[in-house]
Amino acid sequence: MPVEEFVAGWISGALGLVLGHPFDTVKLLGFFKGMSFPIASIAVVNSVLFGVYSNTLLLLTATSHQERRAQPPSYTHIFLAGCTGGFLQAYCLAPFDLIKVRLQNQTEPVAQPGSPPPQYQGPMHCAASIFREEGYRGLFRGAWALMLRDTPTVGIYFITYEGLCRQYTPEGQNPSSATVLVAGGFAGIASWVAATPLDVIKSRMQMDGLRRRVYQGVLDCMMSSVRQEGLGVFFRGVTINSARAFPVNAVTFLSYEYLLRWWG
Ligand SMILES: C[N+](C)(C)CCCC[C@H](N)C(=O)O
Repeated sequence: MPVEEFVAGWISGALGLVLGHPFDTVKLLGFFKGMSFPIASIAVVNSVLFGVYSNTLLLLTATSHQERRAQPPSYTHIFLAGCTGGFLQAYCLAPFDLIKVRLQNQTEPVAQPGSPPPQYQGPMHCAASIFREEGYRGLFRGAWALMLRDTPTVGIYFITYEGLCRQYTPEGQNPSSATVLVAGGFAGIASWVAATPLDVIKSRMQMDGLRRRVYQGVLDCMMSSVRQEGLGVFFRGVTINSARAFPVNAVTFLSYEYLLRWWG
């Protein structure tokens, strides 16, 4: 199994994240100190995303990353490989994402004298507390919503990227840096716009379980959110998600493409 794609995904994910970090922190108006935890987690997750995508495409089309410029795979194959990558990365992402959401939602970033300390002191402490209080399965709270969010939207991610690259690149050639940046940026936006409704639901389910359980499942969470807040609830955060998605994914795809060309 070719491993370059895993390594390229690893590095490019970390680079993209450095750019996205400020946006991520504003997103929930929370506080997420330190970048080592997000860098480590996105590196693992992005490596699974790109590694699985590329290797699924290899299985489906029998062409390696290098051969794909000369023999472009069909959009159906790209979509299926993307969905597979999205599905598996969601599983790896679930515990990291849960920890991120729980930490971002802590309201007391600075301890006031006399006030109780924040519930979670950092990522490791958060993981240990969830494990202790909510069990192993607690670490995967919201994972189902995350898989529903990422399976089709990672398909959309790669279709948009490939589609735009092909549109602006002469046949058989590698796309230029500018094309990769723009196609990567728009791939990020398209997939995040599509992912936002389930992203809202996912985060609510991840916060659930801290106090008494409110939601019965994904559908129940959707229904009660719509009932209380209207359909607009599904677009909450779509602007900030898109603003973050462009630079993050432009840099992710640029570094991914260049690392593979460099090694290839
Ligand atoms: C599928 N979904 C849109 C959720 C994410 C796809 C892009 C992944 C990238 N690491 C990022 O964080 O933007």
